[in-house]
Amino acid sequence: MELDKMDENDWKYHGEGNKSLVVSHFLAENNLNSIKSEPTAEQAFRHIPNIVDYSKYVMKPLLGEKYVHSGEVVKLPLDFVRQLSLKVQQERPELRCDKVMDTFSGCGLCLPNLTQLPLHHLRDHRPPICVEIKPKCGFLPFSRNITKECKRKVCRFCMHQHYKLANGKWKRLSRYCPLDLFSGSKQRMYVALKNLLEEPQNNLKIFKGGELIFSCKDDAKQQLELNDLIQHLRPYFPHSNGLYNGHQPGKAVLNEFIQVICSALLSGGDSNRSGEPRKVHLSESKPHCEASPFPRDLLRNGNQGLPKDSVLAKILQVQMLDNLDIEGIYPLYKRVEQYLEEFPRERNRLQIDGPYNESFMDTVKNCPAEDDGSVEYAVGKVHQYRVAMTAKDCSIMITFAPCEENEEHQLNLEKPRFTYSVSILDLDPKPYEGIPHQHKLDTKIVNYYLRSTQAPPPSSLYKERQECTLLFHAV
Ligand SMILES: O=P(O)(O)O[C@@H]1[C@@H](OP(=O)(O)O)[C@H](OP(=O)(O)O)[C@H](O)[C@H](OP(=O)(O)O)[C@H]1OP(=O)(O)O
Ligand SMILES: Nc1ncnc2c1ncn2[C@@H]1O[C@H](COP(=O)(O)OP(=O)(O)OP(=O)(O)O)[C@@H](O)[C@H]1O
Repeated sequence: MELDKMDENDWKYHGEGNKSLVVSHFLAENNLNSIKSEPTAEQAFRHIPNIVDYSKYVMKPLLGEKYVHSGEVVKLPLDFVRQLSLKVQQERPELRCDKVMDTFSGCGLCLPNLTQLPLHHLRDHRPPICVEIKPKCGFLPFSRNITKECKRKVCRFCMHQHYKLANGKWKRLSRYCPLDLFSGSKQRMYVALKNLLEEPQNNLKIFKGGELIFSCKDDAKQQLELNDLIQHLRPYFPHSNGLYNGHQPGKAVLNEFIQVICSALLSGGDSNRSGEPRKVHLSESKPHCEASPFPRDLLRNGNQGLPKDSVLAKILQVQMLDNLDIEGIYPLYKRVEQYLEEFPRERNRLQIDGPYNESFMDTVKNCPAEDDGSVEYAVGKVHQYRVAMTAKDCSIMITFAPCEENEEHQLNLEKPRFTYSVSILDLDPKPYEGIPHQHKLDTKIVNYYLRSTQAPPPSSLYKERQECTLLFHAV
């Protein structure tokens, strides 16, 4: 990249989240409005390097070298950044426009384009398909600090849906349940993925050749319905056109598509002597969420464990570093706060705001199991909680393209054959200051869920629920 010759017209708006605006090829412009107070110049300049360090020294060792791309900090000419921000403004979804792009630090993050595959895989005329899933928290909390029994039965995502609907974040309830996706059971994963396709919200995006072709309405300029998605996918699954006696070929295409995603999510495990991937059962809690639409009578074999090195097992393992739940973390946060009030200079030694280096990682790994009343224990647990929060909010990118026989990294499917890559993105550190907000939000979600499920629901909610039950239509 020749920095002095950078022209905003060579760059294209790609998408954005709450904090990052992404332009191809790929420069993630950090959005400093997500820092609660006005950032100081020091904060602005440290922000992107902090993200890279956190990814490199904390998340990569925990999630695995092969899944994490930490990227590089790049210094950009301010004029280029200002012009770029004007250029992309009209393409930004309305719901993100309250955030202003950082046009003064001149810092950007350069990452590989994860919606594409390395060039040598592109011998086929069909461009790669990329499926981005934000799976959210895949286990029920098991901490003894939990005060509301429903948290042990219904997962956070399913409870949060009711609150999001009431607040107008989404118009329809999603029937996706993360516990089904993380179950390792192909049947349950299939149902979870089907429900994501029916109501993607911000949990599913699909790209073809790097272009967004399927996502929630607010993100896509032109929303594609499932039928349009099927038309896009048809050339990748040519033999399924003849399945189902020609009655429901679209359903067969989606069926195969979901199976490819499942295989990628379960790939990467060791093999034991029988050739089967070694499975791990990570959850100490109940493995099923009572709000999931998966039929209870089919649950008997519904939690088969995840292959040890699969992307889902890696993410779940890190999510489960939150073993005290926010209800157990909040008092420890207050212990740290009290200590810092007395000894403000200790903030640096305790690495409250970083640096995110090996020593931070040591604290995360070696935090004692029992509370000895010390501030060190409290800081260790708070660090672990923040790391777990990152894993609860990250996304998985599965990119696949048709491949020739004998190519490496093939998904083990009868036919067709795909070459693929699996990565994890959005691994930013979650701020220490966010803990009181998390505590309040947890209470609000649980109370709202209890109120809305115990009282007879308003008729409009019922209506929404029926309306969101879509079927895969034949095309
Ligand atoms: O709290 P949650 O579970 O709603 O997660 C937030 C996400 O909402 P979601 O529930 O996925 O729709 C939220 O996603 P959206 O911006 O709403 O798409 C962010 O990812 C937010 O992270 P941050 O504050 O920007 O670092 C996320 O906040 P964190 O809790 O991860 O800090
Ligand atoms: N390396 C990449 N390759 C391709 N697409 C990317 C890449 N990084 C980010 N994106 C796209 O940009 C979007 C926003 O990026 P990202 O999730 O990192 O932003 P964020 O603001 O941290 O999100 P969140 O709101 O979840 O906190 C992603 O959902 C993804 O579609």
